[in-house]
Amino acid sequence: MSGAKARIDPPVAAENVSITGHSSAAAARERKPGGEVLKRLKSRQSQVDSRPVTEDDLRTQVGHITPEEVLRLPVATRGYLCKPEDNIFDIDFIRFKIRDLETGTVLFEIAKPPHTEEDEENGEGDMSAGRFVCYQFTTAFLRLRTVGATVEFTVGDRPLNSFRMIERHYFRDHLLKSFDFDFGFCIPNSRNTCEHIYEFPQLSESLVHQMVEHPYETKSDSFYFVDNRLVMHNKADYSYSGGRR
Ligand SMILES: CCCCCCCCCCCCCC(=O)O
Repeated sequence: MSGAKARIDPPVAAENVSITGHSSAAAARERKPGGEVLKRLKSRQSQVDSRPVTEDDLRTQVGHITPEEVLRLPVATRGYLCKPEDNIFDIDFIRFKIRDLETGTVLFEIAKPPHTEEDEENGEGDMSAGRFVCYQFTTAFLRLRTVGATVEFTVGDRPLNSFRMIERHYFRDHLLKSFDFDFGFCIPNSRNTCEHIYEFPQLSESLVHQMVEHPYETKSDSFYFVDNRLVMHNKADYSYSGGRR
């Protein structure tokens, strides 16, 4: 999630919750006591065209950027591939939680503070705010096998068809893993929750050592698509040195 990162609020009731994933398996859904649905998503195997593209190629091309194109980016982007105002669907991430799925331990949790008129007056209603996040994890995080990232988001007046996130994690010029999650359809003015299941890649000891020794050189690009059109792009940097630096 992007946005204000410093606050953890008590949980609120969700309305639609989903766990999706891909693979051939259908998305798992849990109906909660209040009638809410949690969709749990596994990453699907993306069809990849092996020809690399640069972010400059994509930025200067005519027409919108597609999932197939970002899957060809060999390195993390330096800039953003769309503008905040391209989020014409008013998708707003309001809560984010990461947990170890083997133990259930919550590793990180954040909620966006409610939007106030005062924020607007102070210019804090700026749509470009919060597209970048810096995570500080311990080295033990890299030994995890499966992590669940629960995201809660609201949608504006228009329906979302084929809402999809492609998230690519890199260390320096090396692609660690690309995740591809399909939220599917979201109704207008809904609040939705889904849990993305991240199956960690096998990392060699030497690579783990380098990632720990070089904080913030591990990066991710999160690309969000509606109907195969890029509408949001968020970025994150990661330290795995456990606050040592
Ligand atoms: C080490 C390679 C695989 C890493 C998987 C890390 C899973 C972390 C989930 C959190 C991603 C959040 C991205 C964001 O805030 O935009």
